[in-house]
Amino acid sequence: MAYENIRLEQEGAIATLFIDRPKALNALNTKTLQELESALKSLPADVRVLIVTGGGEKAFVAGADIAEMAALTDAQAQEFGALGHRVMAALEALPIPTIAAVNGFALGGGSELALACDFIYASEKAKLGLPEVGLGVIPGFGGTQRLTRVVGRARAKELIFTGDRIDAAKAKEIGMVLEVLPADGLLAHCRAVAEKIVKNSPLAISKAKQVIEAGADQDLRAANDIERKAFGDLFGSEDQREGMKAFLEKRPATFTGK
Ligand SMILES: C/C=C/C(=O)SCCNC(=O)CCNC(=O)[C@H](O)C(C)(C)COP(=O)(O)OP(=O)(O)OC[C@H]1O[C@@H](n2cnc3c(N)ncnc32)[C@H](O)[C@@H]1OP(=O)(O)O
Repeated sequence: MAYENIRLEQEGAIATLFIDRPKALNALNTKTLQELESALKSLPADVRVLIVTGGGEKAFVAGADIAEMAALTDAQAQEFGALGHRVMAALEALPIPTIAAVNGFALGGGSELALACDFIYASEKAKLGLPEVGLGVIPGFGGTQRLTRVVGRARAKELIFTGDRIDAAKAKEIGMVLEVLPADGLLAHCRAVAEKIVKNSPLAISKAKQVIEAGADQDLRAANDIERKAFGDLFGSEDQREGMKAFLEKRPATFTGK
């Protein structure tokens, strides 16, 4: 399907989703969010890792579209926020790993989009932050919650209350970003990680993601119960039989995801 503000490129089992509206530094307006929602719902079934990045040289995503938001009534803002939340939740709920490749400004909704991915790699040029309070609002696409779960309450409050823009090294120091890469090596690094992932069992990866997410909001005992059941459930799958047989036969496994 052809989109105006996003672009999906697929190479084998790895797809890269570009937010591609460089004239507005990839800001998320309603149209872009709707296109994202549609693309996430209709990802080709053979995609096994999704990389999310920004088109153009300067930005990952410079936030929700301020020009559009400026005129919203409170009812319209509720709808806009709900659309943003649906997109972030759809991204988070994908059964495949998602990697944010933060190639430039990731502010407000841009940081929120990155935080909805499984993990974030950033280029040396990246600037991250949640500057919404400087616009008289708060993060509205899940940032108050997802950032807090990643960096802890005090750091999240510091970033959100000050609206500070932090560089990639600082974002790594506080645990928001996993690695900082030279700008021209960012996508190659993400693809190399994705290549490693696609060698493993898609079924097991999807289950691991589901268990990590489901357990995150539970106490340890309940979370471990979720893991125990999921571990057992994988036995008897083609991937489990193939993975263990291949090990015993000293050959690489060929997984089908079944
Ligand atoms: C629920 C979520 C809420 C939110 O996300 S609230 C928004 C949070 N984000 C921000 O507050 C960041 C806003 N943008 C900026 O502060 C600056 O941009 C940058 C620091 C990222 C870059 O500055 P520079 O290099 O000087 O570029 P430039 O001329 O400001 O931007 C180029 C064009 O991009 C448009 N643009 C940038 N960010 C947004 C945005 N978030 N919403 C709408 N448009 C945006 C500008 O206006 C301009 O456009 P033109 O060339 O027509 O003047």
